[in-house]
Amino acid sequence: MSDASLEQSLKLLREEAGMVCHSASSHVIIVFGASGDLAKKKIYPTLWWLFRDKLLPSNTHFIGYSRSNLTVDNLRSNAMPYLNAKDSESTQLDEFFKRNSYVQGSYDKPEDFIRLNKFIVDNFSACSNRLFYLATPPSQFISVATNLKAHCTAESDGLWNRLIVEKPFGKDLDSSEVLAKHLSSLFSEDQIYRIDHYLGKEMVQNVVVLRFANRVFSPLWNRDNIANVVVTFKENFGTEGRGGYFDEFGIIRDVMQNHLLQILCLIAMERPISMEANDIRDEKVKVLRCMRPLSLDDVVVGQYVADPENGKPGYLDDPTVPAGSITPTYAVAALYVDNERWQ
Ligand SMILES: NC(=O)C1=CN([C@@H]2O[C@H](COP(=O)(O)OP(=O)(O)OC[C@H]3O[C@@H](n4cnc5c(N)ncnc54)[C@H](OP(=O)(O)O)[C@@H]3O)[C@@H](O)[C@H]2O)C=CC1
Ligand SMILES: O=C1O[C@H](COP(=O)(O)O)[C@@H](O)[C@H](O)[C@H]1O
Repeated sequence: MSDASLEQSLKLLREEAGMVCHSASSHVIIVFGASGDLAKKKIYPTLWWLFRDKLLPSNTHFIGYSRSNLTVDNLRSNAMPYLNAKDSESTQLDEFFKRNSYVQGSYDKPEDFIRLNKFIVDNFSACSNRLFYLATPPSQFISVATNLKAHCTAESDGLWNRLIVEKPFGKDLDSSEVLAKHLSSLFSEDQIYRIDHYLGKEMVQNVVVLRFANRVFSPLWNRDNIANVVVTFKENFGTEGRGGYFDEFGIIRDVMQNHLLQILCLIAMERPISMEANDIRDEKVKVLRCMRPLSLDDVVVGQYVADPENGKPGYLDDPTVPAGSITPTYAVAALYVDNERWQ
C-alpha cells in the first residue's frame, strides 16, 4: 500500500472512530500479564501502532500489570523487537512510552487491585474509561475478573469498562462453562471481548472471500474435487519461558481447539445468511456438529527434544517447564466432516 493510500485509510478509520476519540474522558488500557509473551509480541506492538497512527483517543494511557518486578524500560526493551519502529519514529515512540506505567501486583489479592485503582485515580482521574486486557494464563481469569469488578472498575455514569480475555476459554466444557458463567455474573456481554487473533489475520479473513465471492472456487469446493484439506501450524521457536502458561494447556488447547478449528470451520462451512457475526457463528457450529467424535487412532502427539547440532534446547530444558512434563508440544489429528458437502 502506498503512503498516500495508507494515510487515506487511516483517515477513514479515524473518522469512523470519531465519536469515541472526541470523548472528554480519559482512557486507561491495563494489560495484565504485561511481563509475558503475548504482551511483548502482540499487545504492546498493537498499542504502539494504534498510538502512532492516531487511532486512539488523545487522552489514552497504558498500564502494564504483572507479578514480576519490572519497569517501563523493561517493557519497552521486551517489546522492541516486535514494534517495527522506524528510526524516523523515535520521538513518537518516546512519547508512547511516556504514556506507559507499570504496576507490580498479584492476580488474586484484593489489596493489589485496590492499589491499582488508586494508581489510576491518582494519575489519570477517577473519570477514566477502563479497558482490561487479560494476557495471563486463563487460570488467572476468574480471580482477576472478580477483583477488577470489586475494586477497579469505573463506576460513574457515562464511563465504560471493557474486559478482553484470550483463548483458551477453559480446558474442557465444564471449565469453559464455569468461566463463561463467572464472567457474565460480573460483566455484561457487551463489556466482554473474547479474542481469537487468528480471525483477525488477513489470510484467514481471505478464506471467506476466496470461497464465497469467487465463481471459480465456489462450485468446486466439495468432496468431488477436494480429497482433504491440511491446516498446518508450524513454529520455528520453542517455549522460551512460557512454560507457566503452556505446560498447563499443551498444543491442542493452545492452538488446535481454537485457532485451527476456526480455520477449519471457515473452510468447511456453508455460505452464511449474511456476513454478520452471529450468522457466521451459526454456520461454524453446524460444521462442528457434523464432525465425527475424534478417535485416538486419528491423533498423534509428541514433544520436541533438543537439537544439539544447532544448540537448540528441548521442551524439558526450559526452566519454566516442570521436570518430567508429558505435555504435548506437537499434535496432528484427522477430522471428518460428515455432511453432504464433505462426507
Ligand atoms: N504468546 C502469544 O503469542 C499468544 C498468547 N495468547 C494467549 O495469551 C495468554 C498468555 O499467554 P503468554 O503470554 O504466551 O504466556 P506467558 O507464559 O508469557 O504468561 C504471561 C504472564 O502471565 C504470568 N504467568 C505465567 N504463568 C503463570 C501462572 N502459572 N500463574 C500465574 N501467572 C502466570 C507471568 O507474569 P508474572 O509472573 O510476571 O505475573 C507471565 O509473564 C494465554 O491465554 C495464551 O493462550 C493468545 C494469542 C497469542
Ligand atoms: O495463540 C497463540 O498463538 C501464537 C502464534 O501466533 P502467530 O500470530 O504468531 O502465529 C503461539 O505462539 C502461542 O503459543 C499461542 O498461544
